[in-house]
Amino acid sequence: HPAVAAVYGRLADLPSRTFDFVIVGAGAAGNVLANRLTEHANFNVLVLEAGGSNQDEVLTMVPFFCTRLSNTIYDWNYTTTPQPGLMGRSIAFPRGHVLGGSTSINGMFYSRGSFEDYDRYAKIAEDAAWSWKSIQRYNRRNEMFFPPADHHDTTGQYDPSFHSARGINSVSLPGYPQSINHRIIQTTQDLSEFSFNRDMNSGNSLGLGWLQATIKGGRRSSSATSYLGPKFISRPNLHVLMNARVTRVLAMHHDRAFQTVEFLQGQQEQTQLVHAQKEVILSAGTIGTPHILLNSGIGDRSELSTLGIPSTHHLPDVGKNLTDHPRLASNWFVRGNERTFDNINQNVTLATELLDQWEETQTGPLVDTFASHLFFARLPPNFSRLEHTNDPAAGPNSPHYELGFSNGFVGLIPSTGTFIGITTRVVSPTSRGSVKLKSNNPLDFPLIDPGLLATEFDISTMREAVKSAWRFLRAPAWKGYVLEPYGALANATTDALLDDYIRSLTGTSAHCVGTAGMSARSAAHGVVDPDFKVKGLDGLRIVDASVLPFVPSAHTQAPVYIFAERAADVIKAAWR
Ligand SMILES: Cc1cc2nc3c(=O)[nH]c(=O)nc-3n(C[C@H](O)[C@H](O)[C@H](O)COP(=O)(O)OP(=O)(O)OC[C@H]3O[C@@H](n4cnc5c(N)ncnc54)[C@H](O)[C@@H]3O)c2cc1C
Repeated sequence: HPAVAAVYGRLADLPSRTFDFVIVGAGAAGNVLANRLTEHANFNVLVLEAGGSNQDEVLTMVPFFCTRLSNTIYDWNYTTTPQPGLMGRSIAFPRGHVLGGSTSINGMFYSRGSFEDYDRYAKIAEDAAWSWKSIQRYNRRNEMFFPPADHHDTTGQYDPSFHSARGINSVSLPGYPQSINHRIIQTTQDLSEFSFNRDMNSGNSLGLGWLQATIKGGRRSSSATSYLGPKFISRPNLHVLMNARVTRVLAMHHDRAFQTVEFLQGQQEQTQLVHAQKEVILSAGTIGTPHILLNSGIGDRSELSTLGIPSTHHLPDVGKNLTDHPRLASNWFVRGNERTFDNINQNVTLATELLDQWEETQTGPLVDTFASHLFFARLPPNFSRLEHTNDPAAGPNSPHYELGFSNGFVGLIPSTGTFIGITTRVVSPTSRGSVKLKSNNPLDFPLIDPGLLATEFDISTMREAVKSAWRFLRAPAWKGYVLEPYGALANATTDALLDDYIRSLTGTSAHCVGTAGMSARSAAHGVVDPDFKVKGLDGLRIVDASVLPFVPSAHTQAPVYIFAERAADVIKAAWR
């Protein structure tokens, strides 16, 4: 950030050690707060971010390359504990480690979820401010709907009445015409199962519709490019320190007020302290936030004592209830002469040429993420697992699973062949996991157990989702186009074999939430109250995906952005 003085790479440049607010983590939520709190000229704000700059990092900018960001310097590179539901495999668990956090490395899918997801939060909170109706104004503050990169006519591809042109974070429809688009739309007309939904972000998400993504003119819109964009980063009251890894929050003045933050910066071995005169806000995400809390002695007293960590505040639910969407990519061979996007991933020369085109004109196939349409569905009412389980969806209008359609191979692509990829996700899982400490060394990674496919409901739902993908491809529109399944899917001819296939290949959607769950003010359980305050403490709030007590039936960035916008209002009101 050569032109912007407010983003520091070195501790020595930090102008002070005391601020009104100290925000930990420059991800989806942290950057919303950094932006909104510094609208108030009297509030001095410091953001501490463990990762480095997103500036000029081309991989983070080019939408099509989003699948190449995991397992790089932009990723924390976590691995899960062995997952019994995944045949004992430990899997990669990506989390953004860069300005913008996971919004700088995510797939950019923009989906809000169902109105019932939000109304369930309001019910749990006993606070109508969390309801679908109440959050609409925060939706509008977040979203800036933008024309697609190719400026095509988008009539019928979305409903403008549900979108805003005055937010900060850009959202658009796909900007490059995929050769399978007409077949997908034809299928919505041929099979009632896949009926068309003009706008899945209306609150009624069921059906098949066009993907909306956080892309502006063919370029990723992250919380760093938007909320910390040039218009905002020059504010004299906003300071961002990179390469600053927070280890603990401390209560220095009285034992309920955790307003001091301990961190390590750059290569320094000595921990440093900064103080918040008003509040510390943890926005380190679903893994980072409970990790910091537990290291600070805020968690289950007996679990902490076994690691030799003195308890500072007994809050047993910290790190519990980790919830994620299991994700499986299945691929099918298609006719060899089709114009899929596989050749971009198979041919470095072509990818380089397209990158040149993208850099010069911001057009071509690199302007989009790897899917063009999504389908959200419910299990059939007579589905046997539903008869044995309380329906985990937020309501009768909320989906159990999702299919995403890609004009090419999803995953580690073979060197030849052309494909269609369908990604299946369980979006109302019943499995729960946890984040725990491995040791009392705050620099050790935590033990991450997302509990993927741990329940019969979740594996049965994933099985149903894969069967639905098969039904989709058997529609007349695909006749003669789809040839045969790729890899182990070809042998998954019985339910038992299909389960083996699923368990051997499923991974994470990276949609984890729930490890610092919100509950009603009067509830004895939970970690934060409906105003994001840590229960029983002063001067400490949590604003990030960890506070969502249930995972929304959506990709999680839009809900996090929306709730962070609301949190900014709550915090401003508290210090008016
Ligand atoms: C690979 C991937 C793909 C995804 N795809 C999509 C998608 O297509 N659509 C969608 O809606 N959602 C997607 N998501 C999820 C979405 O990005 C997250 O839900 C959202 O970003 C969560 O916001 P957050 O503020 O809770 O955390 P984050 O955005 O992850 O931000 C947390 C920040 O805190 C920092 N931090 C953590 N610990 C510390 C510490 N100790 N000290 C200092 N800083 C710290 C991190 O480095 C990070 O910058 C994806 C996520 C990933 C990882």
